[in-house]
Amino acid sequence: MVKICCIGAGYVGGPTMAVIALKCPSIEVVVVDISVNRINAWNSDQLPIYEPGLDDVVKECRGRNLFFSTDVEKHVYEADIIFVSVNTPTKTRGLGAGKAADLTYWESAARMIADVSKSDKIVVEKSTVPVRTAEAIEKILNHNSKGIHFSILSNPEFLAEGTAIQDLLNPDRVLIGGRETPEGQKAVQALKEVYAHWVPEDRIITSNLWSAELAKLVANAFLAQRISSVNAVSALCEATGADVSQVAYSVGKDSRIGTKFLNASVGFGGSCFQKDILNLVYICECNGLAEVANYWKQVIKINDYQKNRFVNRVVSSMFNTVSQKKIAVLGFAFKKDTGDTRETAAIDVCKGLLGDNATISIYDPQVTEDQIQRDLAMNKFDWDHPIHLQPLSPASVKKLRVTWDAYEAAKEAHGVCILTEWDEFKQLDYQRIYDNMQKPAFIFDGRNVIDPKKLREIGFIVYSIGRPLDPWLENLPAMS
Ligand SMILES: NC(=O)C1=CN([C@@H]2O[C@H](COP(=O)(O)OP(=O)(O)OC[C@H]3O[C@@H](n4cnc5c(N)ncnc54)[C@H](O)[C@@H]3O)[C@@H](O)[C@H]2O)C=CC1
Ligand SMILES: O=C(O)[C@H]1O[C@H](OP(=O)(O)OP(=O)(O)OC[C@H]2O[C@@H](n3ccc(=O)[nH]c3=O)[C@H](O)[C@@H]2O)[C@H](O)[C@@H](O)[C@@H]1O
Repeated sequence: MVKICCIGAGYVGGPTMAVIALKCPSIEVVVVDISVNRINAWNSDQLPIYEPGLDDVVKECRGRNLFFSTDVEKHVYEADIIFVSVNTPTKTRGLGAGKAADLTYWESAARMIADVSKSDKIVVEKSTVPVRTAEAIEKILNHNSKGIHFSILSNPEFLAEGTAIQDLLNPDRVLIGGRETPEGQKAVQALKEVYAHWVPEDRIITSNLWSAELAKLVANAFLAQRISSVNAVSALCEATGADVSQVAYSVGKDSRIGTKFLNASVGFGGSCFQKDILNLVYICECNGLAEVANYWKQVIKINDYQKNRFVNRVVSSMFNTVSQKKIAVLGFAFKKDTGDTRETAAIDVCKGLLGDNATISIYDPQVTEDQIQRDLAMNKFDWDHPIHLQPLSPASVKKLRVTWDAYEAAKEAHGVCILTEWDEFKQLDYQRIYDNMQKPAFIFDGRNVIDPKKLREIGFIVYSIGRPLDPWLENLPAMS
């Protein structure tokens, strides 16, 4: 029986391995992690991440050919194929701080693999890493190998949160990069055979190692660039009376452009877009490509601009101050159908409002109060480390309440901000919300989920990203 071990039981390691176990009953899959709490949760009824469909897959395979364990060394020792899916955060200090990827966790995993291995192994980069990381990993493994042969493959993951199980069951493509040597190609073939259990052959792409590593960074940069492009256009729409939804629809109908990823928003979030673009920028700079680096940097700049612009819209329309005012925040996760808050635009928006002395009341169907408190108290980039290495007891933010109901959050509020596109926000009784708010009642839709016309009829002053402005807002500056 082929044995797979995955180091890192996170948003990628957990779901990807669960799907491999589901589709390959003849393979034993063990997911290991240094976080005892995470492994305990994977072995319980309350999985550590919320992902539609994941519970069913785990229930079917756990204890059959899918296992979760903290005994990292034992399972690495026994495995034929080792996936490494550990954190690759942005460096916060030293060379490349604020841009380069921090490969501490990757390096320590590689050294441990070399230490405990007694047989030849295939080591697969699942984490997103800088191009040519495989070269460094090869050096660490082979200089400590005691005569064992390690084949390194790059097999980046393209799943999106909230649709992870669907993406894994029916991927647009699986990418496998390997050395162009007989051993390298043998390893590529072995991994291809795993995916071939359910992925059609024409969707399994193979390439050289560096192309696979770089393709992952570039795919995320392209996706984020589309969002920044449409968000840049949203500012122009507000200035000219055009409607960004109509512009994006018309533009996206061109089959060369396509309709996806053209929703204007308060800004993209998630653990990877910013991190991976910063990483790409750093790699360009290291290769002397300043113009190319600046080009990609602009995608992040527009994203920051969009978040600032939103906060400024809120403050300027409410008589230029939100001090002592109650603002309800609906949605804190970085997108719907996930409880993940990493790099969510809500963090920057809430910090901006708190900075202007607002009192905020937050409702999100999947995010806990503890998580929100941690997020608002944590420094940039600190979140992307194993949970037990993050700051443990951040000071709680005093002007913040978390509720378990949107109506409760909005009660007696001066304004409501919609920051995540949860479906339930489309169904709310906005008349009831309006009746219980202070007047004038404002609503700021950072996701374009509500119908501005209907809400204006109720009596709200409405701001909807990239859409024609309410007369109230027309002459107020979005940027100071
Ligand atoms: N979250 C996402 O949707 C996607 C993430 N990725 C990439 O996948 C990688 C992992 O991301 P996530 O799963 O989101 O991170 P995560 O933080 O959810 O999981 C990483 C896990 O690795 C564990 N870990 C760290 N060092 C370890 C070690 N030496 N031994 C054992 N366990 C260790 C941590 O405790 C943590 O549970 C990153 O490189 C990310 O860029 C790629 C595609 C999608
Ligand atoms: O490397 C990764 O981590 C993953 O990053 C993204 O996946 P994810 O961040 O989970 O979610 P997306 O659906 O891409 O959304 C990212 C952010 O962009 C925002 N977004 C997305 C689409 C859009 O049109 N407008 C928009 O503002 C979302 O609300 C969210 O905040 C990519 O879509 C995945 O292919 C990739 O594997």
